[in-house]
Amino acid sequence: MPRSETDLIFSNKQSKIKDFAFDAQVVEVFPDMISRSVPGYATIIETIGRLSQQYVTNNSNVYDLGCSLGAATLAMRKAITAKHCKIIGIDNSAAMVERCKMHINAFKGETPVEIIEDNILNTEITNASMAVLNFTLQFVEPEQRQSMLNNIAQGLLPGGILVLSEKIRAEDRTCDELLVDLHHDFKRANGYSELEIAQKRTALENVMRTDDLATHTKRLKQAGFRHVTPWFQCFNFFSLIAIK
Ligand SMILES: Nc1ncnc2c1ncn2[C@@H]1O[C@H](C[S@+](CC[C@H]([NH3+])C(=O)[O-])CC(=O)[O-])[C@@H](O)[C@H]1O
Ligand SMILES: O=C(O)C(=O)Cc1ccccc1
Repeated sequence: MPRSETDLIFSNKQSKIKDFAFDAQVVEVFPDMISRSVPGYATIIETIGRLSQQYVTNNSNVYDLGCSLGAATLAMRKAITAKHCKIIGIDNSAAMVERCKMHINAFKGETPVEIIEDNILNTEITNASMAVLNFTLQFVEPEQRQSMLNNIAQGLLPGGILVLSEKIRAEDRTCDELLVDLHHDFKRANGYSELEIAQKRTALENVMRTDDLATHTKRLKQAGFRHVTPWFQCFNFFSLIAIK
């Protein structure tokens, strides 16, 4: 991912904090924002690449749902060795999609990539050997999360894999507070001020509603995934693998 501007979006005191949106201002600073805010982001992207080498089969589709600037798509395109595959990246932010297409075109790769501006809830998933929801499901309305996962499961081939990364709420309140504090320490260590941390937290309150691990696991099983396991945790950030 190319270097981006420093994220200063929440650095000045705002009289009224608007709901967080993936607009042009966020796109400009997104790589910096996500790497300073999500513990383990680089490891997760790298592992998505490794899993694509292992799981993507010849003549199949690969979906990057909520692709933002295409970090997972690029990692998979670099790693896939299967032939005649296609990667489909989808995002409903026009600003993200425009910049994503520029990023993808800046690199060469064997596997064709199509970037589509759409709501992932409307996306038809077919003939898929791999799907990625890397910190995207948390922005989908909770009532729509089960049908989103059902749709992915029905579009995956037998043995196909879903990588689901999410910020998670710990069931135990004391533990949850501890994990949230540790995440805020991580943000502080990456140069965010108390004001930035507090204002972004407020901006995310209505748009990013987190579930606990048991809810995620139950939904994946309900959708028809036979094998489900978390493979990564740092503080309240998780990544799960689900195999059909
Ligand atoms: N219903 C929806 N339909 C389509 N896109 C959506 C929807 N809801 C949210 N998005 C999109 O999902 C992305 C979430 S960011 C993903 C990072 C990326 N996966 C990465 O690996 O770098 C996560 C984060 O910033 O914490 C944004 O680009 C939204 O526009
Ligand atoms: O920044 C945070 O506090 C987060 O929870 C992660 C995040 C990263 C990028 C956009 C939205 C949320």
